[in-house]
Amino acid sequence: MEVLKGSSTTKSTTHGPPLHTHKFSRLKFFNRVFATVYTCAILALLYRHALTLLNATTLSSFFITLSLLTSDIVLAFMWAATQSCRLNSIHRKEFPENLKRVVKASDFPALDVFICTADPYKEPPMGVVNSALSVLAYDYPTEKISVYVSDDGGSQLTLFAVMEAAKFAIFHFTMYHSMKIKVENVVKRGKVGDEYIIGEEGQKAFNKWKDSFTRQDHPTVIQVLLQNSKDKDIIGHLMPNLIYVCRQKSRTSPHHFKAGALNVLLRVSATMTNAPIILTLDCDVYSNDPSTPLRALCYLFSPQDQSKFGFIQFPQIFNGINKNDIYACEFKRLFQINPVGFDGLNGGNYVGTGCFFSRRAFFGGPSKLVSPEIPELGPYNVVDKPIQSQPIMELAHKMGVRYGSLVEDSFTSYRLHCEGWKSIFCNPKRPAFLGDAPNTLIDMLNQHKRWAIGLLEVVFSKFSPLTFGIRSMGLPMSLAYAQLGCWAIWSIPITIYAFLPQVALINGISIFPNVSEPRFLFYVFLFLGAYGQDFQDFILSSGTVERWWNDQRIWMIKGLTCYLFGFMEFFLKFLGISTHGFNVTSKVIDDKQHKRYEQGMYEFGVPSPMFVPLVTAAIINLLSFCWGLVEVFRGSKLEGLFVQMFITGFVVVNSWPIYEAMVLRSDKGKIPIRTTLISIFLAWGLVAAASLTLKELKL
Ligand SMILES: O=c1ccn([C@@H]2O[C@H](COP(=O)(O)OP(=O)(O)O[C@H]3O[C@H](CO)[C@@H](O)[C@H](O)[C@H]3O)[C@@H](O)[C@H]2O)c(=O)[nH]1
Ligand SMILES: [Mn+2]
Repeated sequence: MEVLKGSSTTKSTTHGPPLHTHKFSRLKFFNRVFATVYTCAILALLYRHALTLLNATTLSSFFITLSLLTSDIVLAFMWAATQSCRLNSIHRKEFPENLKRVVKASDFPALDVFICTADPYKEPPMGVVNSALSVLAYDYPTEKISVYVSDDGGSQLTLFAVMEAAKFAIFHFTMYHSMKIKVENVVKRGKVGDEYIIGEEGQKAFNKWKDSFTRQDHPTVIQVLLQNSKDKDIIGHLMPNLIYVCRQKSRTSPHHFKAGALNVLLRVSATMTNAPIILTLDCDVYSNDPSTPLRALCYLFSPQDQSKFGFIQFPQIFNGINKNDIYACEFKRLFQINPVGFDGLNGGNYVGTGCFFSRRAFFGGPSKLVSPEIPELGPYNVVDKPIQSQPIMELAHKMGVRYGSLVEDSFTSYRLHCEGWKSIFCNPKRPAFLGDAPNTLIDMLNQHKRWAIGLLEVVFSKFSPLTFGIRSMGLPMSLAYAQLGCWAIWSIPITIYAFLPQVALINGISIFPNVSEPRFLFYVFLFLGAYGQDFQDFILSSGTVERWWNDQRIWMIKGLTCYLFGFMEFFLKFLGISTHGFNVTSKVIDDKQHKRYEQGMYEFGVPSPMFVPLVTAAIINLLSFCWGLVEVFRGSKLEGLFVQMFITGFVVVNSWPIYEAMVLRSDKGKIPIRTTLISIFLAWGLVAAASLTLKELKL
């Protein structure tokens, strides 16, 4: 193996040209120096808080300092954990064009593609068709590709759509339009009419949807729609395999949502094709570059690397986001910035879709193969005669995609890294996949609430990154997972900073240092340092200033909504008081809503309790900012209240879309009047309560 020294390293195979290179970020050194200085500032601040706490003379001042200390400890922890993603950022490049010079195409490994869908109404079957067709068109030996569609919605509409996709694949583009109309008509009717069912095989499959067949209770349906040993397209080329799988479900046994679906596909595919490489895709994602499998093979198939890498993750990149990405759905930090940091440690993290796995990774660590109960399900079994027996489908095993968290992707990724697998974050210029992001505020908040809960489930499990993780992978990598896992705790400082300085300001109580004190500079440095570095990361990852601004706004909004509610719901479940499931994000959007989204307007049309703290905070901030301005005009000296005025002003500027939706708009996306009234009442209650308790501290 040839390793070129210097800032960039090129790996070549023993005899052939290089398949990939990498370069460490030039900011690595700067980031480390900055982290050291910033850490000193944080420690000094926390020390001051601790001193003030010890010297507190009244209960109110004790409570205020304790709140600030708690907030700043959480912020400091999250900041420190994020640093692990800045320690060793790495950028990679692949040379797929060299692959064919190293291995013959006929020697490429087989590829099993898993596509998950769960609801034909929230996830239109044409989306599933488009995902499947996009991978059937991969620039890869067709007879080596097998596409498995998992239908957790147990819907004949999805089976029909995938059947039509199979026909289309044979006859090609002349049929696309007529197929689309047919599928959409059938979905509208909610049933596959007899006139659409062709042949005995088709009839047999659809006959399974009897009256007793419900979404939560039904037998397994497996339908091979294209078979590479039999089917050819009209020009005579071999076709890939296309298989529809709807796993058995019953109300009495848990089905583990998407993780369960993927494990069933792991087993079914093991008995039918058992390809050594697996690509997992969601039905809201399609391939945007037919050469992507070759890129993944540059790592998975290079003779030097192949036993090391468990998976190759491509970033989630989205279609149809509005110009300034008002809901920050691009989620650059999660999908583009932090993975570069993970990759420089043990490897990019798995994010649920657009990821090529070595099948072996689902069967124990790199040096410890854990065999399944039935040898035919093992990663190296060569399938000569496909088997389809029920016991095999039902067999659960300890391997595969991990159960126990609503974010099966992060949890599995984390466990694989703990087992010793390395991985790659592969981010080519032309996006390998494009997907759908939520287009309304409430969809985004519900999605992030599910993530926040699922991530807490990992942090509070016996596999917590802060205990088990540190022992298995060392500190930097486990901190990287800890910051991901602990998103929800951001709700603590964000909620405190959204209300405490404001009610104190209204009461004329100063809780931060005076502008003339040297301590004031600490605050300036800490704020500008954190925000500046975030801005830098965002812009360097091809972001725009407007998108960054919306991104930081959404971070604050999430702190008062989905993180706060996720945090509470998680603890209710922890105490056994409630349960939560995987709420599939809707991929359908109403025309008027879509128009408003395109115009960059926030959507509050569907009422939600999550909006209440958000609107309450917007009202209190406006009140206290106005109070501050009035005091300035009356000639009061506000030196001691400057920091509070700044925070309040900053929140007011960020809350503009909320004020607009509360009073200036009349469309259906405005804030429901009930939400506004409840929030006004709560804001009034909070201010009144604060005035009573803070009386003793008044200037
Ligand atoms: O019981 C279920 C629930 C969901 N899904 C599928 O899971 C995928 C993701 O669901 P979606 O509603 O699109 O959720 P997102 O929040 O957009 O998904 C992100 O977060 C999930 C974890 O919460 C990951 O699984 C996804 O890959 C990741 O893109 C979709 O293909 C669904 O069809 C199932 O197969 N079975
Ligand atoms: Mn999705």
